[in-house]
Amino acid sequence: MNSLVATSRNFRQAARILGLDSKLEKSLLIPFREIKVECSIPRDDGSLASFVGFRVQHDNARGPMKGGIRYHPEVELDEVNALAQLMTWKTAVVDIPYGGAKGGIGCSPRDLSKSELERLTRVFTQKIHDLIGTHTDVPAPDMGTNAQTMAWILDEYSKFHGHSPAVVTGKPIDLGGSLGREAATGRGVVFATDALLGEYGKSIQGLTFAIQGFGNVGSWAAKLIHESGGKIVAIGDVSGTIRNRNGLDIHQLLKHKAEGGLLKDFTGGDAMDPDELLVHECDVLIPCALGGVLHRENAASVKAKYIIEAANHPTDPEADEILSKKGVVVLPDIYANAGGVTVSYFEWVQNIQGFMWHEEKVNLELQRYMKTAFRNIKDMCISHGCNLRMGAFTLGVSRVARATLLRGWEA
Ligand SMILES: NC(=O)C1=CN([C@@H]2O[C@H](COP(=O)(O)OP(=O)(O)OC[C@H]3O[C@@H](n4cnc5c(N)ncnc54)[C@H](O)[C@@H]3O)[C@@H](O)[C@H]2O)C=CC1
Ligand SMILES: O=C(O)CCC(=O)C(=O)O
Repeated sequence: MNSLVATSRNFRQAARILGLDSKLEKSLLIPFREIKVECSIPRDDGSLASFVGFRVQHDNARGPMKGGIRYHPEVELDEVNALAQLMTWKTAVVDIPYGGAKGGIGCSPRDLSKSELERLTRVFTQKIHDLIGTHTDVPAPDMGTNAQTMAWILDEYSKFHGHSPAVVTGKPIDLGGSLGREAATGRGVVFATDALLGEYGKSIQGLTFAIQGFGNVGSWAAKLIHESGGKIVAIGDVSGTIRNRNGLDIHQLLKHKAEGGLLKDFTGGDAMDPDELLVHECDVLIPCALGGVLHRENAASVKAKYIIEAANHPTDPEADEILSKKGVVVLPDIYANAGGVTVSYFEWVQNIQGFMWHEEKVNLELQRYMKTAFRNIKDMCISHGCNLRMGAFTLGVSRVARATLLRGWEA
């Protein structure tokens, strides 16, 4: 199912549960602004390459719009729109003073050199610099981008507007990035997993995990789960998928990757069919890569009892229904992966205050926000008799709706 159709369907269901006025519902759904820009750069060999870049600013009722920038060949407007909408509900779920946005460029970063990526990022920034800003829209990393990408955006933006560290988050520490931001999404996933398992009298220790994706989110989630005594029995990335029924040694896998090895070549596990990963025997499945990977064709075969949505919208609504009938508990993306944007908020606050926090403070505050949000979601589930996805959606949508109504409509 198209990601925008899927996300809007979840939103509409939440609006119905909340009894939102239909005009307010329509206004919350339509994005504030959609930006589409052409980005042409000279390749290293002198030839011209053209790409399309997007920034969708979905809603700003609760504060500046906030969300990552993705570099991936499948980036297109509907997808960016869906991801921007998810950011609006996500920032409200964890109750940080932001709205939602998302951006991206349709490109394959692995096929571009570092200097080509720098030129592309700078051209994209030149095209959107007037529409982003510390108090309007604050980008961050997502799939295919990282702290270096944010450093280029900061530098290019600052040429037009003066030194502006708070215009992006997820920056290198030397440019005003926050300690703990790089690990934050994965760490938040682990706090969220702990909160969910605690409800069932379980803990990470001794459970088995399958993880799709070993980039920023997947590698940090895997490391922290491994260190908490969880057994990661299968893990995959774009290069391939490996398994080990006794548990993969994640520290050795990280070392292998840091030395330039491909995940698929790690000798501490056996190669397996990547399509089998999502239906592998395990207690907890954590998708940490692309959206839409759980759908009506594979949902019935999922063996995990819990799914933690570290990726954005990995489960399509048809799969949601199938999983729910099977009794699989799904912890939704707008809560499970909110650790990244929460620490982005701490980074922004530190930049504005000009005062750097200790990493322990960042991690403790992150844990507090994740715990509070989980309790708030559970309260919504109890009040409305709904599952965790609708608990999170009704929580996020109700907060944005209240802010919108309080601000009023007068022109
Ligand atoms: N970076 C962040 O702070 C946040 C990221 N997310 C979401 O988490 C997910 C992952 O993001 P990052 O880790 O930042 O991206 P990344 O670019 O660092 O890593 C992506 C990973 O997915 C793997 N991958 C790509 N295509 C795949 C395929 N077809 N099959 C299996 N693996 C595949 C890549 O090999 C890589 O290991 C995305 O859905 C993103 O939107 C959500 C919240 C915050
Ligand atoms: O850190 C941020 O501002 C946004 C991270 C993001 O793109 C996401 O949560 O999906």
